[in-house]
Parts: sequence; C-alpha cells; structure tokens
Amino acid sequence: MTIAEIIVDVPTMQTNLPYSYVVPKELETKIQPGMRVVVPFGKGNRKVEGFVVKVDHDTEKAATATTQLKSLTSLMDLHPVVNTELLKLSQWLAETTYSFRISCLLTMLPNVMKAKYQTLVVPVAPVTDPWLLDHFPHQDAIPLDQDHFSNQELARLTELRKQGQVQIQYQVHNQAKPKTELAVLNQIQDFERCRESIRKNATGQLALLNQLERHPKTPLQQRTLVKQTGISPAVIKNFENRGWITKTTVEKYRNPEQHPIARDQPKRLTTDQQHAVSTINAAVTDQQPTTFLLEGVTGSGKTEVYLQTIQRALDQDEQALMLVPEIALTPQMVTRVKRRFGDQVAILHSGLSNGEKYDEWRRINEGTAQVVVGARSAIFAPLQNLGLIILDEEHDPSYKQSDNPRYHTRDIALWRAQYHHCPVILGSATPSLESRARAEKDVYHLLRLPERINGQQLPEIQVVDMTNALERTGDLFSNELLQALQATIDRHEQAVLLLNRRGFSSFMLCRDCGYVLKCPHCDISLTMHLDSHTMKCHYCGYETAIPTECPHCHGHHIRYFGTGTEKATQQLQQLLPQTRILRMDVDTTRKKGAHRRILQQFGAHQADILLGTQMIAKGLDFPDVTLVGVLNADTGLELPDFRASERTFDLLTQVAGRAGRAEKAGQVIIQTFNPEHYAIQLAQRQDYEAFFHREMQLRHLAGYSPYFYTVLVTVSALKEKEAAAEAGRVSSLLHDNVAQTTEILGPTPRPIARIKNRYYYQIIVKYKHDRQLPAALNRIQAISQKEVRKGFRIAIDVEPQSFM
Ligand SMILES: Nc1ncnc2c1ncn2[C@@H]1O[C@H](COP(=O)(O)OP(=O)(O)OP(=O)(O)O)[C@@H](O)[C@H]1O
Ligand SMILES: [Zn+2]
Ligand SMILES: [Zn+2]
Repeated sequence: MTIAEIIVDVPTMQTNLPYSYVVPKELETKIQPGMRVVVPFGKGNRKVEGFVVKVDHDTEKAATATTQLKSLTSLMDLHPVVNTELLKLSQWLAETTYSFRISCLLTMLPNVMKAKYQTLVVPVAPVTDPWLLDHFPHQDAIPLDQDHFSNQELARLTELRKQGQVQIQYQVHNQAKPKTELAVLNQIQDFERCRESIRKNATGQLALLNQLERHPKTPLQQRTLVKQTGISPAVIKNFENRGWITKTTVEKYRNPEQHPIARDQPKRLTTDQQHAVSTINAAVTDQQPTTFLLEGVTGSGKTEVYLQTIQRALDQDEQALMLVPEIALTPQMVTRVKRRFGDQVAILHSGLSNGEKYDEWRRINEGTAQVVVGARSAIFAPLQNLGLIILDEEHDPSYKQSDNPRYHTRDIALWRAQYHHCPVILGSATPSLESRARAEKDVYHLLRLPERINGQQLPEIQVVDMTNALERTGDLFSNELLQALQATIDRHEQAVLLLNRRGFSSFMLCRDCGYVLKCPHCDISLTMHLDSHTMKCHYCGYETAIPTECPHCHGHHIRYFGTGTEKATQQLQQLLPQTRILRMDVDTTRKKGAHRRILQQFGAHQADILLGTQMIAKGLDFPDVTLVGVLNADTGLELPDFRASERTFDLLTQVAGRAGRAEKAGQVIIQTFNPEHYAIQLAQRQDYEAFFHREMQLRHLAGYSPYFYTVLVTVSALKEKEAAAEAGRVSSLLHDNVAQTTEILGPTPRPIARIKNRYYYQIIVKYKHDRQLPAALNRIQAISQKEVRKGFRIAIDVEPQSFM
C-alpha cells in the first residue's frame, strides 16, 4: 500500500504536521512529492487541497491503522510543481520564521498556480495517441479535475505529459486567458492530389499548400501566415471547408520585454574589479558556498562584477540568480543584464501581469532561462543547477517580507547556496550593519571597490541648515539649492531631487479648533492629493473628498502642513518657470510601463529635473545628472526605529551616488534641520566605514542588532482593551518560558497603534543566546491558530526590519 503525507490547506486549522492518506491503486506509481492533490478533510470530508511532501511505497502499517486512513481523492498536477530542494526549503522556512508550511509552499509558487485558478490539460498537436484523440476530439483544453478525469485517466495523463503529448495551462477565472494564437494544422495526406484540384492562378491557395507540405506536422500560426506569406483569411477558410486543415491554438509566451536589445561585450576590468571577479570566480569554479560582501562605493562598477561572475557560472553550465530590490529593478538594470545575456534571462517583478510571471516561471522551471533577475520572491525561482546567487543592494529593507512567512531574502540565499554549493555575492555601497559585522568576523569574505570607475571623484556634498535657510526663503527650497539648479539647467545638465513623501500636503489642520483630519480606520492623518482631488490614507487606501470646511467646527480656516512630491513639483515650477520637471512617485508610476516611460523621457533629456521619492535613489545611471538635491533629509531620522540613522545614511549615500557618474563632476546639496547629526555628517563625507564603526558602538551600548537578536511579536484585535489584554497574556507566556538573560520589552502600543480598524500591541524580545526561545515561540504560533477564531491576530517576526 502507498501512503502519501500531505500538508493540507485549511486556513483555520493549520498545523505543520502532514496528514497521511492512502494513495488509490491507479496513482501509486504516478504520485510524487511536490504535486498538489485533493483530499477529504475533517468530519464532513470536505474536499481541500494539499501538497504531497512524502510518498511511502509498500508501507507495512498495521491493517487496523490503515483502515482508518482516508484515501486521497485526486491529483491536481501531473508533475511536481515544487521540486525536492524547495520542499526541503519550505520545511526550514516554516521552522525558522514560525510560519505554517502551507503558506511557505504557496509563497514559492507564482500567483496563477494558487487555488482560485483552474488547471487545464491541453493536448499538444499533432495528436496521435488514440486515447487522446478520443478524449479531446476538438483538441481543446479540459479542466484537470475529478469531474473530467478518473484516477486511472489521471495516471495516464501523467505519462502523456512526460512524453510531451499534453501540456498544463492555468486559467484565471474571469481574467485573461493564457495567451494563445490561432493556428492551422495540416490534415492532408496526399499533397499531389490536392495540388491538382487547385486552379493554377490561385496563388494564395498554392502558397498555403506549400507551407503545409513543408510543415505537415506542426501547427502554423494564422497571423504569421497572413502577415508574412500574404495568404488571405479567405484561403484559410476555404481549406478548412475542404477538410484540408483544422483550426487549433498554440500557446505563446508573453514576452514582457518586447523590443530587441543590442548585445554588449564584457568591459575591461579595473584592478579592484579584477580582484573581486577572480576571487569570486574561483569560488564558482570550486563550488564553494562562500558569502562575499562586495562593498563598493556608488558608481564603482559592482554590476560589471555581477555580470562577469554570472558569465563564469554559465560557462560551466550552471545558472545564476540575481536579486534586486523592487524599486531598483529599473528598466536600466534589466537592460544591462539582457544586453549581456540576451534571451537566457528571465525577469520576475511585480510590474508583470500574473500571466507574464507564470510564463517566466515556466521558462525557469523548464530550464530555458539560465539567468533570473527578480525582486524578493524570485529567490524561490526553481533553478535546478545554481552556480551563483547575487543580492544587489543587500541592505535594502524590502528584502524582508512583511507578511507570513516573514523571511529575509538573504537568509534564503544563504540556504540555497549551501544546497547548491555555490557562492553568494552581497553587494552594496552601504552594507547592512549585520552583514558588515559578519565580514569583520570573517564569516563573510569582504571585497571592496573603494573608487569610482575611471577614478572619478565622489560628488562634493554640501549640507544646508534649513533652520537658517527657512528664515531666508520661508520655503522648501534653500537659495543654495535654487541657484545650483539654475546653474545646472544653464549648463544643459540635469538634476535629481529627492523628497521622501508623496502627495501634496501631509496633514490638514483646522486653525479654529485644532482638528486634524485623520483616517477613520487608522491612527494616521490623511494626505491631500491634488491630482485626484482627494484626501488619502497611505496605510489602508481610504479616500475622501478634500473638505472645504472643518468637519468638526465647520470653520473655514483650514491649513495644510507638510509638503509632498506633488506640492514640491508645483512650487518648483513657479520658482523656475522655464524648467521641465518630471515627478516620479507611487502616484505617477501606478500604470504599467509608467516607470520606464518617465526614465526614458529623462534619459532623452525631455526634462531637466527628476523629482521623486526614494524610488529615484537607486540604480539610476544617467551621465548628464550633475546635481542631486535632498529636500528633507530628516523625515527618516524621526522614526521610532533603532535603524533610523542607518536608513538615513543609506538613502543619502545612494541618492548622492546618482550625481557625476560619467565625465562631468557631480554636486550634492542636502537640506536638513539636523546638520549636526552624525548620520548626515558622515553621509556628507560619504564615509561608510566611519559610519559603520560609529553606529556599531551605539548599537552595542543600546543592545541592538547585530549585538543582540530581536523578535517582534505583534498582537491585534478590533477592541483596544482586548488587544492589550491578549498582548499581556502572550508576554507572560514569554516571561515564563525564555532564558533568564533574555529581555522582553513591552507590551506597548505600536507607533501607529491602529490600522484598518485593528489595534496593535507589540512585544520586543532581545537575546543573545536562548535555547528555550524557539519552543516558546512555537507555542505562541500554535496558540495563534485558536486565537484567530476569537478575533485575535498574533504575528511573530524574527529580526524585524520595521517597528511601525
Ligand atoms: N571596467 C569598466 N570599464 C568601463 N566602464 C565601466 C566598467 N565597469 C563599470 N563601468 C561603467 O561605470 C558605470 C558605473 O557602474 P555601475 O553602475 O555598475 O556601478 P555600481 O557600483 O553598480 O553603482 P551603484 O551602486 O551606484 O548603482 C556604469 O555606467 C558602467 O557601465
Ligand atoms: Zn475646526
Ligand atoms: Zn487608513
């Protein structure tokens, strides 16, 4: 008898223990770990989905035990969708992030493969198998489920899939179907006889006949026939009526990068680059899972190091995975990789439609793509033979997933590197303190690129004290910055301006009664957006009309405070009327392709100034940008987070690095109310090493990462009192079960205490060594399941990247 162990997908009864099911006889030799199945679950034998994690053939279980086991109902896949490596990874991920294995497994799959999508079986033309001909008389797609196929038939389909006679497609209900093309399939046996029956001057018909004769067994795309050989649709119709062809469809890959990209050659490396490349390449060749920290100042040519080490992996028939933060996944970066590696590259990012993502995923799964470039979730790309993993901008907080499973991409990269025996490159101009500290202890191998390419100087940075500047101009733009902007434009060069807040004004205050307009669902004031004429909540998306009077006292003395990108653009336009300004923030890049368009316009000099939020700080490489201005360096410093200084230093360094990257020298102006702050002063000197040592001392004194580990436990409920009480219970459970030396801070209300009508309390656990902690957190995880039914949500976040 064959038993399958299955992780079931039942949201309210999650457990990390698999359930055992008997495998029906017909499927015994077909079922494999990593396939999804349908099983009966619970008292009502409700049908639920699950993942096979293990298959035991010939189990000698006692008859009494097995008679109590239920039988699984059917297969949802004809082949594993999660491979052996990723199955193993899911287990480790569940354990280390205190999440449920089912959510780990689901996280690894592209969206289209998740439950609400229908799986279809499609025969691959030309169909020869008699059984297939019988079951798919019209050669169309049939849903892969129990209504359509018995288990015996499912078993047969797994075989046919292996032989390439059927394919699997995923269809989104009520959404775009998988992209297919109309095609025609030849049915003619005797071409000579057909040719005789065609009039000699019917050139279209003869042309089609020739095409068919040349490709008697492959479906021909109708569009290509019409476009390239000039065969009219009427001719095709005619052939169909005579029974010479049948209509069919062929699936086509949706290619997100349409235009062809010219290839380039590897660059001649500088001495520092050469050292880095040969050190890393040695590890690629020797299959050493070494972690390299590539600390290179902005514009030092880190990307070229990535490209040449990827090449080494490809040379030995291995694959490479390159991760970039979502907002750094700019068209510029994608183009650079495609230029070097062409069609071998697959791109995964949130700008793609689900269908496009699935196509890219499939190219990876089938081994067509050798290089994968993607944002966070691409770390799960099912590459089978990894030779190198790269995390660019490794310090970026977006590498941490904020939902279950709350993993850090870096940890997964290191795990996969061990599995594949391949090196990892962590690259950054401003490495995270954690990584830099590990390099200090030789856990990571430090490689430095201390100079810019061609010996270019880092740009000169000037700090403008806005407490004085304000008195002079009373505005968002200091005279220094305005003059520098004017000069840049006069020289026909370009400027980039950073303002880390979108919208127009950040809050509305009534001067009569002091009322501040807040989101009704969150503890946060609403931001005015002039382009949509609304007040928006940046946390839950709530929108309401811009009030003309105070909703509280009905007074008319309303004032708006705080400046966002929208207002800054408007003001700047008034100050420099002739200037062409492009704004780039979440609001202007919402539409597909907008991001690319804005950058293209800027690159083509259709604008003088690019003003935007932090999305402009990363990865941009425009030779004519000689001025960078930071309008408000302080927004990040005020956050209640021990990483506030690090984040500010990183952002300033990154954005400053956009200036003067080519021949022309760059200039940077940072406006701040805290000119004495060490993060700002050291960013001015662009001295990462000094910042690292200074910040390490402070972290040591305060007992924070990397000296201590932290776990954040958050409890929420609809009523504030209940959230507080539950947080209290969780906190005492922790107190009673962790090591003496472990510190437990809180519970305290979260800095933004209410979001989407839920009240949040948080507990911070700080420790150095604590063997008991995992068991305590496991208990909390188990409890969280029961508490959900009472309306509580408990989240465990290991090494949190945000405390908001
Ligand atoms: N060896 C080389 N010879 C000539 N040009 C190079 C070389 N290496 C890199 N470059 C060019 O130098 C510029 C800066 O390199 P790159 O963008 O890779 O730096 P980076 O370290 O990734 O920068 P950042 O971290 O600021 O994004 C690019 O235009 C790149 O094409
Ligand atoms: Zn009022
Ligand atoms: Zn809200």
